Amino acid sequence: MINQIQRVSVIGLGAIGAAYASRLYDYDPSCIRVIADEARIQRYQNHDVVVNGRSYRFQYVSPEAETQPADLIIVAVKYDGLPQAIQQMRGHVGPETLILPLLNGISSEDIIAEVYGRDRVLHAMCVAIDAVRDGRTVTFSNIGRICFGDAQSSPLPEGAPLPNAVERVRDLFERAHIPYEIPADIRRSMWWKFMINVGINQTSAVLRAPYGVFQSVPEAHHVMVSAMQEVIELSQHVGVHLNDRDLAEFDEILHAMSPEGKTSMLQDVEAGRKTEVEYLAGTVCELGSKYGVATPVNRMLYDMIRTLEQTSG
Ligand SMILES: NC(=O)C1=CN([C@@H]2O[C@H](COP(=O)(O)OP(=O)(O)OC[C@H]3O[C@@H](n4cnc5c(N)ncnc54)[C@H](OP(=O)(O)O)[C@@H]3O)[C@@H](O)[C@H]2O)C=CC1
Ligand SMILES: CC(C)(CO)C(=O)C(=O)O
Repeated sequence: MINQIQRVSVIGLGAIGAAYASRLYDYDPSCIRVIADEARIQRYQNHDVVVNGRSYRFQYVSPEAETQPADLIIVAVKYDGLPQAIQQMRGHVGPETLILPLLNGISSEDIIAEVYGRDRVLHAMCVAIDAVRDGRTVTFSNIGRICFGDAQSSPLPEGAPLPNAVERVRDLFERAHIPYEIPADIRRSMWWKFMINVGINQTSAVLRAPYGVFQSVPEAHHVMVSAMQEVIELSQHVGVHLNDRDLAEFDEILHAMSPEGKTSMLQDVEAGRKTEVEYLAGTVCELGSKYGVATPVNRMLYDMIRTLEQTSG
């Protein structure tokens, strides 16, 4: 018998956080709390969070409030909010608490593990969700799935039982009807998603291009693939070994996406928000220096997106 997850805290009620928080609330309103400072609570209470047309009144808990630890904390902030979120979730972390970060990139798990310890942090990412946020209104037509696993026991040998922490989260997602996938090799899956975000998020932000442009303009597709190839090369140095089949797998997904759909980074640039470029091109360039791999495409994307951050809005 597993120790069932009963209390979930979510920090970061944006496109991703609100989408999954709404599923948890629909399952059981009493199982979910949202961690937010007083200023955010005021804002959220003045303007209901609306997910796919339905208003949600979550239970908000300020970081200073005395509270019982959560069984699971879902972290759905962006990187610029992560250091503060890590401090503000402290009161929800008890001896048995698991932490599931949903941020893009391959860095958030390590950043959180440095503070709260590696054993409680699962690796996770969202795939195929098309959530868009406009203020406190979040809309999606596809909730996608959360891929997650325990990187410490990855790759999982065929037929091996799931690690207890993974099994507990799986059980929660089953009960709450949150689509999920538990890949045998979560580390490889994280790198695969990293490759995608490095390619399409960054080039879409620079070109201001929705998915349709990458489906129909060969030159745009070529720029995207050039950025991804630098990740493929780096992956050989960390034992992950991405290859051209991984590119082809993404192409199939790309062609099934709505031509008008936009990556989260394009949405950030259009809204004049800080992007996550340091954790995409920035990480690629850092790893390139470390392993002696040339990363000119990502260097260029880095400089262009940093320029956009300082000039658009
Ligand atoms: N959007 C998408 O389609 C996808 C996004 N992702 C990834 O998911 C992650 C989240 O992205 P997304 O949901 O789009 O981002 P959003 O900007 O929509 O949401 C982030 C939310 O975090 C909140 N926040 C920041 N700091 C704190 C804090 N200290 N306490 C409480 N709340 C805080 C912000 O609150 P406030 O609004 O009040 O400032 C904001 O609502 C990113 O890493 C992104 O790359 C992955 C796949 C798809
Ligand atoms: C894969 C993609 C492009 C869409 O879910 C994404 O992760 C993002 O927009 O950040």
